[in-house]
Amino acid sequence: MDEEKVITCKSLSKKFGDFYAVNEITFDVNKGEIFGFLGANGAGKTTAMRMLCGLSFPSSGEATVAGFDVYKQQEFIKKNIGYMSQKFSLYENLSILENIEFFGGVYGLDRKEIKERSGLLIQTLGLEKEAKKMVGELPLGWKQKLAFSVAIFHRPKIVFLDEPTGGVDPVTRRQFWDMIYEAAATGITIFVTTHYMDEAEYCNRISIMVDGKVEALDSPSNLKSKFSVHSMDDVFYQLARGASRSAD
Ligand SMILES: Nc1ncnc2c1ncn2[C@@H]1O[C@H](COP(=O)(O)OP(=O)(O)OP(=O)(O)O)[C@@H](O)[C@H]1O
Repeated sequence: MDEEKVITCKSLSKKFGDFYAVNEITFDVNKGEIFGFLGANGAGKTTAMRMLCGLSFPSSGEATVAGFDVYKQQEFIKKNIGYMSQKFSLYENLSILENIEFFGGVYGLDRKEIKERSGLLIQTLGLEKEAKKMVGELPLGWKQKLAFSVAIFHRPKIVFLDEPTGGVDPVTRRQFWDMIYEAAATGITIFVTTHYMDEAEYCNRISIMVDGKVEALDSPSNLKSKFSVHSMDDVFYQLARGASRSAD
């Protein structure tokens, strides 16, 4: 039986003037999969992700997210996904509980659902004593965990994570990845960009973008054997060293 595809993407492109930021990318993502979206700075990851999140229109090609069309059904896409960027959207001057309640409301949950789920979430995170603390007082790692929890609070089909673990130590990153695994086990699909190659190893499959194109797509172990190397670092280096784009 075919696996359920929650993202389909065929020859998807985005042009700015004559410049192809994303150049005919094609891939599918399966339900419950942890899909790593890698690429050097400027490769086109954010541009591609914005199209898939229903935040910008493609120039050409086709894509569906959670079964909805990226040209015609952007509003449905937004309702069925969660999104966490590096500058996550938590309010620093609201308490942990207030942030959870606020985002529950934004995502259209009713008061009863919000109350039940926020209590459960605070318990799961072990933040009972801190619930009334301002988010601004939390260490970065905790903010990231909270931002992720908020992004999946409405139980979306897919969550998009744009470099979610920047700036924290390896232990905290590992704990964050435990949360990712738990979410994936409940059937939420994870679409994650990262520059950390240890994190790439945690993904079920990885795509690597170079200069707007997807140059490799497979499981970490298959990629390592295809490139005859022992680490994802080496796979990434072999592909990205020829890139002509760099950070802006
Ligand atoms: N609005 C825009 N107008 C013109 N060019 C753009 C625009 N947005 C992005 N670009 C260009 O498209 C290319 C891809 O950018 P993008 O931000 O998608 O890369 P990225 O892979 O997310 O990089 P990073 O890892 O640095 O975030 C870059 O060369 C960038 O300068």
